[in-house]
Amino acid sequence: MIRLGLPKGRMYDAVKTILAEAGIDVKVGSRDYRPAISLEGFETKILKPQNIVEMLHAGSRDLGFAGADWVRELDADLVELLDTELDPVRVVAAAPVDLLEGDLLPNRHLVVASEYTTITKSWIASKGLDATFVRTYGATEVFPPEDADCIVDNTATGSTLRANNLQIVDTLMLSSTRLYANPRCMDDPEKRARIEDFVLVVKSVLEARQRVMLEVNVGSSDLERLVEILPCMREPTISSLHGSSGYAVKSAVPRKALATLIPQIKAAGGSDIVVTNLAQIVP
Ligand SMILES: Nc1ncnc2c1ncn2[C@@H]1O[C@H](COP(=O)(O)OP(=O)(O)OP(=O)(O)O)[C@@H](O)[C@H]1O
Ligand SMILES: O=P(O)(O)OC[C@H]1O[C@H](OP(=O)(O)OP(=O)(O)O)[C@H](O)[C@@H]1O
Repeated sequence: MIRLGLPKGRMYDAVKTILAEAGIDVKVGSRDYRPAISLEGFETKILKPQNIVEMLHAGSRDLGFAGADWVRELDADLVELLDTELDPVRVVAAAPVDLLEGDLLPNRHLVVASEYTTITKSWIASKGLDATFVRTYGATEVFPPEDADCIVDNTATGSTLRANNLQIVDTLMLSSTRLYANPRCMDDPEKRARIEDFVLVVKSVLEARQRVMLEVNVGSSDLERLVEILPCMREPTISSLHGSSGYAVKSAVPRKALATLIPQIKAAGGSDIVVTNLAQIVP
């Protein structure tokens, strides 16, 4: 049995959607933290991501989704299997604009508040700051200026920092939702094989989100010119149109390239362009 940890809180919906797109159904009642998962040999529990990290480290869970920030914070010895790149945040140090001398913290004793004890203490040491650490339990941005001089917290859009008149003075790390395993279960060949299969299907969904299927018709004389500009996974598929009137060219192209690619395809003689979403890609 693979013991999978699903993250309770803000990461949950995105993880559940990835699993659903991979054909893995997670059925959960409103206060039920032990959902049924439609994957043979897997059992799941919904836990705060911070606890998933601890349980993977302790070995009572095999596999789980969590933020990279808490893996660093809890100094957990885990195997990172994949980065979903979802919920991207920066862990930053920030201080009230009025406190700063230029863009720098003043050279005096500082009180630094954060939920991240290890990360913050190691930042204080690496910068050689004369500082006292205060542990927070959320709402960290409200501490300055009365209850702290500086904070270390995560930021996504930056709106909480702005609303509290805080300016970033340093970036300590980047974090996102990632899939981790406890290293011991990767030494068990049976568990490892199941986990690798799980990673393969989750990756196939993430890969498919990055690409779209592009189909385009082109006359014989423009075929080579078109193929030259068309990105693809290996080579584009080329089929003859009925009556030898040209070719249909098909390729899985990066979604990001579409906006520049479509005008280029038109300029290269392509027409009847059809773009469709993909569900899964397994290389
Ligand atoms: N604004 C945000 N956008 C995206 N991810 C975030 C954001 N804030 C925190 N995270 C990430 O979410 C993870 C923590 O998830 P959790 O659900 O516990 O969030 P939380 O908002 O801190 O929870 P709570 O509301 O219980 O305090 C961390 O890895 C963190 O980096
Ligand atoms: O850069 P932003 O988009 O504003 O997001 C960052 C904020 O979001 C999270 O707070 P949350 O709402 O979870 O409250 P908390 O601080 O009490 O955990 C995080 O701790 C930051 O405060």
